Amino acid sequence: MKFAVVVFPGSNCDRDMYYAAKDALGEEADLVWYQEANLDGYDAILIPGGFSYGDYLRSGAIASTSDIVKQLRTQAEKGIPILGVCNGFQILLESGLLPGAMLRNQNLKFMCHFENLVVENNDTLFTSKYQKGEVVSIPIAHHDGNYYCDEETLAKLKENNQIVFSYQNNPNGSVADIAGIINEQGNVLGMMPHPERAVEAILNSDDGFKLFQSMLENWRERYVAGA
Ligand SMILES: NC(=O)CC[C@H](N)C(=O)O
Repeated sequence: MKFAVVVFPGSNCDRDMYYAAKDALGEEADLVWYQEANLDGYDAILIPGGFSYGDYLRSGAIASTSDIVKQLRTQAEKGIPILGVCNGFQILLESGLLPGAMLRNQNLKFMCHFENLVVENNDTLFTSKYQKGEVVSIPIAHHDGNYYCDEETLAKLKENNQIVFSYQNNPNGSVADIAGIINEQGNVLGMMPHPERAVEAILNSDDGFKLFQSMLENWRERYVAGA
């Protein structure tokens, strides 16, 4: 399986994401600079965390105007899995690839610590290795992680089972304790917590590893004969 890790100016979790795919999972991965990237031929696209364009205007807003977003749209329509973590999630929201927006954390502080998440939906290509209702420990690191959407959107998210992860103890004020959502098609996941920082026990938790394993297993089932 071949992963693209899209790097923007100000990305700072790109190496962690690369490590998760390449070293922890043992699959192929490329770091691709947003201006030069050709996303054709990749089996999955990872948009890492960080501070693209210094979080100016709004987190993810400037990155969402770059040309690569057109490619993300095309790949998303083709059904290619796209995972956006933290700033990657913010970019997906600002691009309209996922519904809603991020507000500043309710306590107005940057927070960096482990949180317990509840796996609300394990019937996705990103979460099939988890149990429904499983509680996992994954770190957060953000100041704009307070997920907001209007009531109509929230009702739709609930109805379609698009809330994939929620916080057990909501740290940032997110509507409905939302930590991660998926698109209707089921191939674009955005989440604020960082699974790529929890792929080995030495990192205090390997609870994020199953997310990458789920992606691999799903890809094998679909594309590798006899898998
Ligand atoms: N770790 C990150 O991706 C940081 C996300 C974002 N720039 C924020 O602080 O809200």
